[in-house]
Amino acid sequence: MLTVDTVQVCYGKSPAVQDVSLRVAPGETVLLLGRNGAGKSTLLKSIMGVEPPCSGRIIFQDRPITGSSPCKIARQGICYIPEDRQVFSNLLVLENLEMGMLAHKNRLDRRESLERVFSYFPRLKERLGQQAGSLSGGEQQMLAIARGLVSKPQLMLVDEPTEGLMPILVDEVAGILRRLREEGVAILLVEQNYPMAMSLGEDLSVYFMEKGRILKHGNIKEFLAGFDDPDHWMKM
Ligand SMILES: Nc1ncnc2c1ncn2[C@@H]1O[C@H](COP(=O)(O)OP(=O)(O)OP(=O)(O)O)[C@@H](O)[C@H]1O
Repeated sequence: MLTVDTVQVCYGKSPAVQDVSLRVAPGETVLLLGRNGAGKSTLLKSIMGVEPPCSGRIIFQDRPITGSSPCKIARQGICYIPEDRQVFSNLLVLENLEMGMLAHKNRLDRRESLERVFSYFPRLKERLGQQAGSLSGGEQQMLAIARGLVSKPQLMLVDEPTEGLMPILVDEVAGILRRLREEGVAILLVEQNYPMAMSLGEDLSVYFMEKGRILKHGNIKEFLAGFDDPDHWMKM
């Protein structure tokens, strides 16, 4: 479904992502691990067209999307949920969700999308008329995911969705990601909380990035079993 082929992304002259290749199959959840500054967010941004690659190719459903605009890429079925929960604080919750549905052609489409999202996030339904900026941090994170989901994506790029959340909300996010997976939505997930990632499935494919490159690729269970203390290793 998604092929990233020897992609390089630069900020000015410094490469933040170098020679990165990876694949996500339809309905698959793929995990991107790596320490701070490894280039994970930059890679997601390059797939979404926010930071276009300076070389390499990105192919989504057999079509090249390298260098396409974020709008065009979104219309093809990819959504991006950035790590800093960029909700529109001055807009209402409903208005935020409507921003995710701009490509929907008719009212029925919109209503169906909203109903689906409310089945994932019942609490948001109770807060539709509330300003997004007045939601709690956890609720804003849910809104950010919900706004991606209303666009009916086939692939979600999700950047550290559990960062700063308390354990009960981490479990909730994990539950949402598991359900998305069951429903056949492909996910490329950046997540430092590897026990949470393990809870998504022991067969998860994982790519480990360091200094802009993919250093290792494998199955998460085997991958983490190779380390006596993954916590220490992640922080090194
Ligand atoms: N807008 C930018 N301009 C210049 N350099 C940037 C920019 N954004 C990121 N970088 C640099 O690119 C490198 C990769 O950053 P990136 O945010 O992709 O890493 P990351 O693996 O997602 O890290 P984290 O886990 O801390 O979010 C870092 O050295 C960072 O300082």
